[in-house]
Amino acid sequence: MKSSDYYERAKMLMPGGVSSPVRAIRPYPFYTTGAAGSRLTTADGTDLIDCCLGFGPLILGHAHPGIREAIERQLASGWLYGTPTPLEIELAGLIVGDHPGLEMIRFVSSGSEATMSAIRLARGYTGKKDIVKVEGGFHGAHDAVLVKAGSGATTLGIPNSAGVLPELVEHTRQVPFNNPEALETLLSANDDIAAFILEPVMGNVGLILPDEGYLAAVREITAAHDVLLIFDEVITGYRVGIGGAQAAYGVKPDLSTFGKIIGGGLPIGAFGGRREIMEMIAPLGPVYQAGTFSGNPLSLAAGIATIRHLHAHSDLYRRMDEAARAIEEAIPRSGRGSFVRLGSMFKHYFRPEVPRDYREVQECDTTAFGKFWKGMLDAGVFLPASQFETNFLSAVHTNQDVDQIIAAYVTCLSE
Ligand SMILES: Cc1ncc(COP(=O)(O)O)c(C=O)c1O
Ligand SMILES: N[C@H](C=O)CCC(=O)O
Repeated sequence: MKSSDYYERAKMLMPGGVSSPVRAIRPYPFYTTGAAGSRLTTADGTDLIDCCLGFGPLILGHAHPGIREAIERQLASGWLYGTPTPLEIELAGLIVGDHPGLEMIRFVSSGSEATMSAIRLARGYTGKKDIVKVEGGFHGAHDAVLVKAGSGATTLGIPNSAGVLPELVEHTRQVPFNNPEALETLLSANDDIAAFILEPVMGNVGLILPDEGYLAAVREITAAHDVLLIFDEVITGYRVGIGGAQAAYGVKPDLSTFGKIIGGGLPIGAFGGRREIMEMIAPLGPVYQAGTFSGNPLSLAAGIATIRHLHAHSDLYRRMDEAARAIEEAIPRSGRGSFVRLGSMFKHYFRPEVPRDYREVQECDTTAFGKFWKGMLDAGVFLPASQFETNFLSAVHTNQDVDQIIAAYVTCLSE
């Protein structure tokens, strides 16, 4: 069967024929039948260089032999126990050891669950009601954060989801990214704010980097107002380097959330922070949080293998950086577009200048992006299908892949 045939069947069974809206490519998505290294194979017999990488987790590419071996080894010993495991101690030790802002961590099953739990914990710890998020920030698909949310919510024009009670999101305040003054004004006017949650590097409106000093400024402002600072490192954790954005920018949040890379491509999430805050969680404290699949042994085994591999081969970050820089340097500068990059994350915007916040990113020409995206796909390069998602390289993209990506960019941007 071809992708179009699969889609005909899928759309009768699943809304939009997909399991997550960002996959609903028009007129129909391609269906993937296999993957290895930097490449996906589709039901239509095409071979694509993958710059989506499962929306970020696959920093070591598809079906990495070391990760596969770790999963297979764990499979042979069972895959769900409903008890604590030595594996979770090992992964907790690695992640806590790598991140300046962590003393304790709790594993969950997705990034959404991690941010939902971190927000509940912040409210439970501070006894305050409101939270502040950044316009265009995406923290998963739970009620409190589906307000001016990035990612698929912005792509589909539903940043404020139907079905979310207004009385619930009235406790979610918004500020623009890269605007410490707006945060200061908001916190000065409201003493019922539990936490400020942000992606330290925005990865769900394309890619928006923090201005120099912005993250240090939000650290100072939140501390001065007794508001917890939550870094959502679901994308940036182990992507911008070991230690995530908090190590890269030298700013220590009170709580951090993780997902994606820490599970090596299997479902996972985690949240962690200062001991005194984390000890508020059940069974030690009154903030309830639980999950049948939390600390799933397969995800833990894949996560440990991934993080150990990254530790053992720290030159991978330099090599990914060089590969992405080669793309950046080769992109034609047309005046119609702009390009931004951080390590192995990169994005071309159809806007003359790189956006600094959600308002600016919405000025991008999404029609031009759509044509460009299709051209890239036809040239054998799969980018996430939205102006509002970021692109990734993995450690296994080859020089030949990079040359093909560059050639595709040059052709598609000159058309
Ligand atoms: C920054 C950020 N936070 C949270 C999430 C939610 O993670 P998950 O999709 O694993 O629920 C995502 C991605 O979806 C994300 O990019
Ligand atoms: N942008 C999202 C996460 O980073 C994409 C994942 C999804 O919503 O399926």
